[in-house]
Amino acid sequence: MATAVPVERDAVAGAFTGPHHEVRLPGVTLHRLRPASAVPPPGAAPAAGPTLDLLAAGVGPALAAASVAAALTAGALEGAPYDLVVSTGIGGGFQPDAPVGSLVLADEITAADLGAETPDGFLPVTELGFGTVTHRPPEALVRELVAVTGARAGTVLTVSTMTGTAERTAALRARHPRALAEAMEGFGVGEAAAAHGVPVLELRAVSNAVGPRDRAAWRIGEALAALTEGFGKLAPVLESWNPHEP
Ligand SMILES: O=C(O)c1cccc(C(=O)CC[C@H]2O[C@@H](n3cnc4c(=O)[nH]cnc43)[C@H](O)[C@@H]2O)c1
Repeated sequence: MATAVPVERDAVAGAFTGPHHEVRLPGVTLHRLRPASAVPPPGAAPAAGPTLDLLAAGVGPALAAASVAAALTAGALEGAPYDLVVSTGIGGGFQPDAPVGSLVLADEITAADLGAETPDGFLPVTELGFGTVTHRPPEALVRELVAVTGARAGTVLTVSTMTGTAERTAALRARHPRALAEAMEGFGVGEAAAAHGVPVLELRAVSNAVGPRDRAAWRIGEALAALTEGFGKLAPVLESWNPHEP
């Protein structure tokens, strides 16, 4: 699970009661957790079970992609490839659909500013003949997680520049009518996951409205608490998830 900054990583870690330790790798440090279901009772032999790694991967799509790719490569080389990557943290919510304090789970992770501006408007890189601008998390898993967390499902945009004006907000909404939230890492994390053939999720806790920048109005504590609570509900589903499901 990859957040941008350590305080977000610690909010996710707050949902897990088992022991954890640091794993230092070239370019990245993981916080490795054993979920509660895998922690043996005192005196019992260690149980086999899933391992969850948390990572403060950095702000922005490029650093997040580089950090997650380092972790994925290390796992693959150790013969312990990951089954799933989760991009998570706080994010901006498009109003009124994603209020502050709510959770948004991406059914599409879309790079909103990867392309070219033209006098006739924005062209995504796909229309220039390159790459992709969207990653799609596993549908059945998204449905199940929405049911247990109460998160709203929709598009989460990845931007390199945080939206800070009403004009930019309106332009994003016009181009992405299904967008519920924006953040700065999801698409980069999705690119790293796709390069390794690993599915990706993005879960955001809304700390602020997308719109004219008003940093004083951000409710970071509320969003981090929502993240901890959301992961408490999501963890058992992820632990029992079969990666071969659609
Ligand atoms: O100042 C703090 O205490 C603090 C604590 C936790 C996180 C932060 C961040 O600034 C995290 C940056 C991270 O948040 C995402 N984010 C949040 N709101 C938006 C938005 O409106 N548009 C785009 N991204 C947003 C983003 O993923 C950043 O990486 C500060």
